[in-house]
Amino acid sequence: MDFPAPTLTLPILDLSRLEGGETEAEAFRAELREATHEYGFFYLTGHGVPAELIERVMTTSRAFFDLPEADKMAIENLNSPHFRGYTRVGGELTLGQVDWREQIDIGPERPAVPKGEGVPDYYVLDGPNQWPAALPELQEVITAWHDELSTVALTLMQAWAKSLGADEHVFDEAFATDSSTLIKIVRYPGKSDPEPKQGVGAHKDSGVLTLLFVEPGKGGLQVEKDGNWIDAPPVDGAFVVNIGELLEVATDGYLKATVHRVISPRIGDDRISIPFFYSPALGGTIPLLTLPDSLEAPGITVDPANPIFRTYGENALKSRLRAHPDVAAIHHPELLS
Ligand SMILES: O=C(O)CCC(=O)C(=O)O
Ligand SMILES: [Fe+2]
Repeated sequence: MDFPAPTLTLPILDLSRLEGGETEAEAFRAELREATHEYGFFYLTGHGVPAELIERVMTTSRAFFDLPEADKMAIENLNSPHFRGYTRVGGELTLGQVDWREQIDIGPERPAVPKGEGVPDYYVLDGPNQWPAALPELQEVITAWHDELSTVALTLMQAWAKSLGADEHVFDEAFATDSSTLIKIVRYPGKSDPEPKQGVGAHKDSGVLTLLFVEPGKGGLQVEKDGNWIDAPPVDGAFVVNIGELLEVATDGYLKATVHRVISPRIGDDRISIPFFYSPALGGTIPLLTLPDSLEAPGITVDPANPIFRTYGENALKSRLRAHPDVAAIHHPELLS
């Protein structure tokens, strides 16, 4: 047959092909480029993140959500000028609508930056995390997760660079000394039956790329494709990878930051997921690539309701203020104009 059947599921890519000799590596890079041009999303296997670590992260995440309410509320995000810590169910907005999920937000462990003249607003995002006193292993396991996933993310960036005709290391500097990572541990409680409920509303991710690990067996993630939703249930041992707005910027729209959302599980079920968002330093930008003539870049998405800022801190602050206006109202009313 000349024409393949329409793909109703996201492509599955095997990162270990990069180590399989030049032909395999080249084939991987071509698939990577095509998958993220067409869908902006794919499953990643062969990533080398140990199964035991994945298991520990999942078990510890579940233990976090099982803590008494008081232990979680002790590290509520409303305490944090840096948008870190625990957000109770219903404490977050997407598209102005309440998301039905609870979560902890964990970023790089840094001292807070005093506000002042000449200090960009986005430095409010720097600061210490709030770790749960009742679950000390969370910090240890998340630190290991951070290090493993940062390596995978940089490997992907190098593969993208090469696949787009640029030097393999063109992106390295943006991440080498001072990358910004954000790890969310999210739980979607069962909500409605049979009417679906917004777990997280339709959005694009604001950074460069996202590595998402979803609890096995738990569907609900949907990815927009040509005006339809594709279901993206977890694939055994694989990460879901997607492009953020800054990689769309870097490629002038050749790689797409794709809209996605999560539908809540039914009553009686729940779903844990752990997105890892990878980006340059707050004040950093990502290099703009010059694509080969064979690849036509359509330009970045222009949406007055969602301007894309090239400096990561500005783009990140945009999405934090949108999702957590209650945190901003307490700590940064001047930013809520
Ligand atoms: O939980 C998921 O599967 C996706 C979450 C997500 O898209 C996000 O937090 O940006
Ligand atoms: Fe997302």
